[in-house]
Amino acid sequence: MGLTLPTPRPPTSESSGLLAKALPSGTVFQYILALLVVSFIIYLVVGEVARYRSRIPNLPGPRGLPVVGSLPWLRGKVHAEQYRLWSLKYGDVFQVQLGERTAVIVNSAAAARSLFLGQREAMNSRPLFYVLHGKVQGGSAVTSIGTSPWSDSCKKRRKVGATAMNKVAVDSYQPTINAESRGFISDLLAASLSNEDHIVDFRDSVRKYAMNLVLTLNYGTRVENIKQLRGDTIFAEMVLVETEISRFRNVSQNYENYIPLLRPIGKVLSWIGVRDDKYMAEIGKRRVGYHKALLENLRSEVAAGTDKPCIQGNVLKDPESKGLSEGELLSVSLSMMAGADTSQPTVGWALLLLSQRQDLQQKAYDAIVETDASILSAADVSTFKVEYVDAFTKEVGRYYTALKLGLPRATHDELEANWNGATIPSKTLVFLNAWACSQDPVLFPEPLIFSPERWINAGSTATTHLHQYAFGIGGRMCIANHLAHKALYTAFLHLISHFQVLPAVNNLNDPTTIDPLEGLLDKESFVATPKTQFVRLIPRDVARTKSILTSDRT
Ligand code: HEM
Repeated sequence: MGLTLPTPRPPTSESSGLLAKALPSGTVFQYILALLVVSFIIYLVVGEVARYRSRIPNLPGPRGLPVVGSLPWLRGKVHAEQYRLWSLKYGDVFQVQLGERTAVIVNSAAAARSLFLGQREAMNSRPLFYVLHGKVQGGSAVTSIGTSPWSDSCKKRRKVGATAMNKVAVDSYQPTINAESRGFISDLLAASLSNEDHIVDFRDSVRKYAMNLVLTLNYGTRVENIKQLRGDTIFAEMVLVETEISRFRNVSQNYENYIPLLRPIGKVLSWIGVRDDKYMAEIGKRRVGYHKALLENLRSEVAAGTDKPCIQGNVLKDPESKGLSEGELLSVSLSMMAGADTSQPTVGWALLLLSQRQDLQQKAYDAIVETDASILSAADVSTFKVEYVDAFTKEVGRYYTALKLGLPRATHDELEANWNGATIPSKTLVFLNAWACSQDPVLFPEPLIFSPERWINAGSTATTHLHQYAFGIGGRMCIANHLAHKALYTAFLHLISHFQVLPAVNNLNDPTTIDPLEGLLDKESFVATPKTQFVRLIPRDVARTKSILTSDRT
């Protein structure tokens, strides 16, 4: 006789009663739900107490909501502009709660000077962020200078970078700057002549120019042609990785930086495959990967004696001289590439502005001719001093302020800062609102008017303080400000000498294209990239332009 299993019986009212007794207040699901609700309420209460306690006494600012703080009021807006508007209500320096993190925003030129120059040491650090430092870099100590808290190592790395890019050093790079600027003109000419309307998508040419300057200075290498920026090359990898890094560095979005509750949720989403958390770490590793490949390449060139003078080469040849570890050397390289990312939008904005403002373009062209007509056919232009173009370069920097909130700053690990009776504790997140400072009417009367003349005609008192806030201020100001200014100035001189810039057909009647706020590609991105990338470039004299392009690179 075979063994038979008892046939399962449907639950009777008697058995379900037993189950009900075992779970007196509902199903397991209800239990979990109740637990979650209670935990959430506890989280809200604890978080709200912490948020309340983290507010800085005597410093005004909006209170915001539990958990999210003032983030909902910033969503979809240009944060720097929203902060500028809030400063009209709360004062030059106020606090805001970004999720559960308190940030201090500095919104006027006078306040910026008082805090970043007057209390330089206390304001000298940089904050750590969950997404960039934690997820992308996986907690590694190797981070760029601009994202490093203040320390002896940071001081050392900053010194190496700053020395390599001080005024004297930048003067010695003029042959490179001129050659790369000619490369830029060459790319634009090819693009212009490639179609009968002379419409140019300037994005790749601008990117190549910005990248080549930092690649040459740091590694003694360069991108030869636009094709290398796409497809299967190390440079294409660089473009992709740096674009992603810039997205993860964006401290206006990436809400996990501010709302800890999102972190476990993100992990669960990643676990069930809705998003890919590993991607951030992978991008971090790929960034280190391409830098290592470039360094290896340079190492072989140094060994073969075929290297060109550059920052990393100097250290490789004399490792003791700079006292930098391999990680610190990598940090300097990461900083240089991040800098290239910032130069690009400024050139883009200038092209768009010139296209719609023929009056400015004519003034700049006339100024070049009046200064020295030989500039028009000179291969090297950076040493000519055309005051109007120099002022135009500064005004583009002010008017468009590429990093509207600078790079996030923090108070020193052990020092407090003071503002109007309020004590800003150590390790507090601080933003220099470079956009608001550049719009400060005390320093820049009629700030909404684009006026290069303000940099030329300013009275002596104003000139003393006329500062380019686009590069930040104080002990962590951009170390490449001379280089960036010289590179932009040279490119603009070449550009205006060789092309007439006109709007592309689709931008003809769209003034928002050149508006520093309305013309943004992404209002919440921390790098102010223009949404349009097309202009018409009519060569003034093709033969003359070709004649400067045949000069050899130095
Ligand atoms: C138009 C181009 C550029 C603009 C508008 C710009 C702007 C800035 C700003 C606003 C800061 C933060 C300053 C502060 O916190 O006060 C900064 C920092 C920095 N910039 Fe630039 N930058 C540009 C180009 C470059 C380039 C080409 C490089 C590298 C070759 C570079 C390297 C750095 C570094 C290393 C820092 C960090 C300094 C520190 O934290 O101590 N920048 N830049």
